[in-house]
Amino acid sequence: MSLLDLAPVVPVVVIDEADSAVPLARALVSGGLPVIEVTLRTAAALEAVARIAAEVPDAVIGTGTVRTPQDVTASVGAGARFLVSPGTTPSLVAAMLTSGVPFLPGAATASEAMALAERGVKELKFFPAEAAGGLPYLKSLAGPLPDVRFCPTGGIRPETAAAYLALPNVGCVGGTWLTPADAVAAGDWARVEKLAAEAAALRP
Ligand SMILES: O=C(O)C(=O)C[C@H](O)[C@H](O)COP(=O)(O)O
Repeated sequence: MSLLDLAPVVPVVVIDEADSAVPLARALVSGGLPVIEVTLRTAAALEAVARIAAEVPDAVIGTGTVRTPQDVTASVGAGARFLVSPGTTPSLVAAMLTSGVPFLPGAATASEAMALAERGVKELKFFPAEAAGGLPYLKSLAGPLPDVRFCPTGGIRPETAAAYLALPNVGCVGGTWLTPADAVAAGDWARVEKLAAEAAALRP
């Protein structure tokens, strides 16, 4: 099964404290969202991925903000089972293709999507979704690029997620709203689980 079809929403999480990683992942999985993207934006990110990989077997843990071949190697070494990038460079996609794990390279235009499709990569992150044109933009791509599917991410909210999920070229959506910074800082895992459960219900 494709990465895009495992869950309707992929939580994009920023982890400052590695000690938060396991309870946070457990809350998301309990809420019904097993696919979790930890962004490589913090010093604790790789340690967080390693702990989740070791201690939360029901989570499908991956990394986001993957920008270089080094990020690919470090992610897989830490236990990432998928990779997500905000955009695509030739060296990055080459590293992703040899990584051995599924990946969603970022694309925001028809040309970027076509360049990736030419290399056989047809499941992409559409980033930054809202700023790049949102729903009408993705709808416009579905006609000429019917074989390319997206995980739109960037500016998606609980109120707008369902409309994205209804598009034929959208498999899932990504977003940070499942793990509000104040809830994570306070260790309010019940709130995270509730937000995850609401998001999981978007696709019965
Ligand atoms: O970190 C990454 O890998 C990114 O490319 C950016 C994130 O996908 C967006 O920052 C999502 O954030 P929201 O718009 O708050 O949902």
